[in-house]
Amino acid sequence: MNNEKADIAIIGGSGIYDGNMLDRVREIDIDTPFGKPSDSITIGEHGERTICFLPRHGKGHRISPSELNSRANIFALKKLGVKRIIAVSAVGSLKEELAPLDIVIPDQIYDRTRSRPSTFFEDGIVTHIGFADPFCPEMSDAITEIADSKGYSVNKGGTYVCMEGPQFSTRAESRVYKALGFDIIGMTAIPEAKLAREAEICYSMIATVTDYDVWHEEDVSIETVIANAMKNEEAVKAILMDALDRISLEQNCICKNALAGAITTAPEMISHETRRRLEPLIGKYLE
Ligand SMILES: CSC[C@H]1O[C@H](OP(=O)(O)O)[C@H](O)[C@@H]1O
Ligand SMILES: Nc1ncnc2[nH]cnc12
Repeated sequence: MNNEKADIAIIGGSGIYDGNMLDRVREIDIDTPFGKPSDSITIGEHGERTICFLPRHGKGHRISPSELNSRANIFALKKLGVKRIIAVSAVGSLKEELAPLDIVIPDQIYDRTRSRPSTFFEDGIVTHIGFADPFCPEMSDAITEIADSKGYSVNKGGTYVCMEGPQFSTRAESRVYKALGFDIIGMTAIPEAKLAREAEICYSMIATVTDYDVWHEEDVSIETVIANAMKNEEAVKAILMDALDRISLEQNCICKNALAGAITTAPEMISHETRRRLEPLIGKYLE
């Protein structure tokens, strides 16, 4: 058991596996009712704030998108008291004008995943949260402004289509996603964003374009994706450094009370065991 707490979490995606931008770092292992997170969590300081870092696929990129235990990842961050998550993701582009090395701060998600556990609430408790705007609007605006002021090529808003993977899309799929008007494609925003909302944690994404998806003729190569994700690491870290300083720790957004009125199960039907298991999520609603 540890008593560590953190204000903001960074979830690192492909090509971003360590929290070396933080000071006085320590590593902690956290257990959750949903199992273990992708890796140990790095906690460190950034000015006055305590920040934690979790590599989504584990150090050494060991966990495939379909195998990610996102429930454990998000629950562990909730246990640490995290209010805000900045997720970093490598994405393919579905638009000519979104070129490799551009940055997108998406505002919508289209879910094409197939079978990923995507709620904390089951086995005797049901909730239905609103998810119309899956990213925290307040935090996404702040991050966009920071990226823009630093002179990076950043796109405000955009729809991230989340495919199952791990194979990349066929050309037919890619052309359909493009025709439907989606902007970028990746494999990990779902269920991460859904679970963060259920946990009432603000969730925004810095998506770095690593390639044109296959509608553009050339095949997607993993070498290019990783090489471009690493080329963008400096830009991502520069944006993160400012964001970690400037993002308000006060949640004034839809995320803060996402569960209010969403717990559908009659309170007297929710077992003590469920209340105990999910206490960090529902404790404040079931006193
Ligand atoms: C390494 S290529 C495909 C892989 O990259 C993206 O991961 P992440 O979102 O964690 O940066 C994409 O979603 C796939 O999981
Ligand atoms: N083209 C692509 N499709 C799915 N996920 C990706 N991550 C990076 N590039 C991608």
